Amino acid sequence: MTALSGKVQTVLGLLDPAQLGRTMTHEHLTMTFECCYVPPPTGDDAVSEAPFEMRNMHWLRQNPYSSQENLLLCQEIEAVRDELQYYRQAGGGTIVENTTTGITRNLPSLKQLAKDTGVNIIAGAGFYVDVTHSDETRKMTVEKLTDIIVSEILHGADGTDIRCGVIGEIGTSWPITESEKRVLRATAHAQSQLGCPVIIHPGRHTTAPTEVVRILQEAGGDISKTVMSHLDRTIFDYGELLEFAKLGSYLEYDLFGTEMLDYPFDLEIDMPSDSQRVQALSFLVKEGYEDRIVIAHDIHTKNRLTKYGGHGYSHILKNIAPKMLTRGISQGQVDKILIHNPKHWLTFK
Ligand SMILES: CCC(=O)NCCS(=O)(=O)O
Repeated sequence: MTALSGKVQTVLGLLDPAQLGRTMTHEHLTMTFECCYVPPPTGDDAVSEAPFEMRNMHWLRQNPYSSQENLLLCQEIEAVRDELQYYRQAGGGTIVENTTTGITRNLPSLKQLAKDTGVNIIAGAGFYVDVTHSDETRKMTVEKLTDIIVSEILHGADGTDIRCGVIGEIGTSWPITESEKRVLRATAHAQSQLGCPVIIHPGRHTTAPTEVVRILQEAGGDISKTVMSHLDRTIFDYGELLEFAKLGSYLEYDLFGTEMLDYPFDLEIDMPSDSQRVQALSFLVKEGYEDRIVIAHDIHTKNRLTKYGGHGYSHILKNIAPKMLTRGISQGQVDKILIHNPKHWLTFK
């Protein structure tokens, strides 16, 4: 038991879990993603550097990581504020903001957005993938990393007194690097001290989520309070999905709104459509996992904002939840996925 037990921690302070409402468990409101720039396809240099115009928007949807400007979501605070107001009107209550060290977390901006819009915002502690680890981070022991993560939750992060309410997204690559393994062990140690929620970004390989769970478990982590993100681009075979689900983590489909032909981080992967994501949710519900599913959009580039013709943070509430009802998922099950499961995950033990 700690002073946080039974509560959720937002950037504005502690909250009764019953006040969360509909929750997107994996979004970014301000961040940079330059670490993951991908050179444009041959012949597309000009469009990749062109200003944002309506005629370039389809190209950006297909090549979101090949425009340097598109990777600077941090420049869109005003647009994000408008989006959050719309999210509230659409019935949204809470957003878990997964930006960790390495992709430019901005806690004062998150606090201001929460004050301005009334949306509960929960910030993430810890470190993103290895390519963003500083030399200093790479040299840290598990004990030092644990102290940092615990402090970000108990005292505040980035030199502020603004406290994180979840560990993650903790970044892992494939194969998982030594530095990432130390961060995972520190995550498990911090979680066992604090009883807090954890969220993981797995590498792009079907066995990556299982390997992360193994490392967390060995270090004393609580898998039942851990979300495995990005399953929509990681595990495609339903048999493998069920094997992973048996390990007991929350199962997150969080790329709703992302539809692209060539997934540049792994051209072997066919990014599913939103309809295929809903089919996967329907399958998991039928298999009895309605208490373990959470969903989100993971907005991390500018083109996905409504300002630029994108789907915005309300796409799930406006379009996906109604679609779920037409595919064998009941209103009660939708409410579990959007309200009850996030609430249980986010509440400190
Ligand atoms: C920082 C946002 C993030 O990591 N999103 C995941 C993108 S992908 O690995 O699923 O392509």
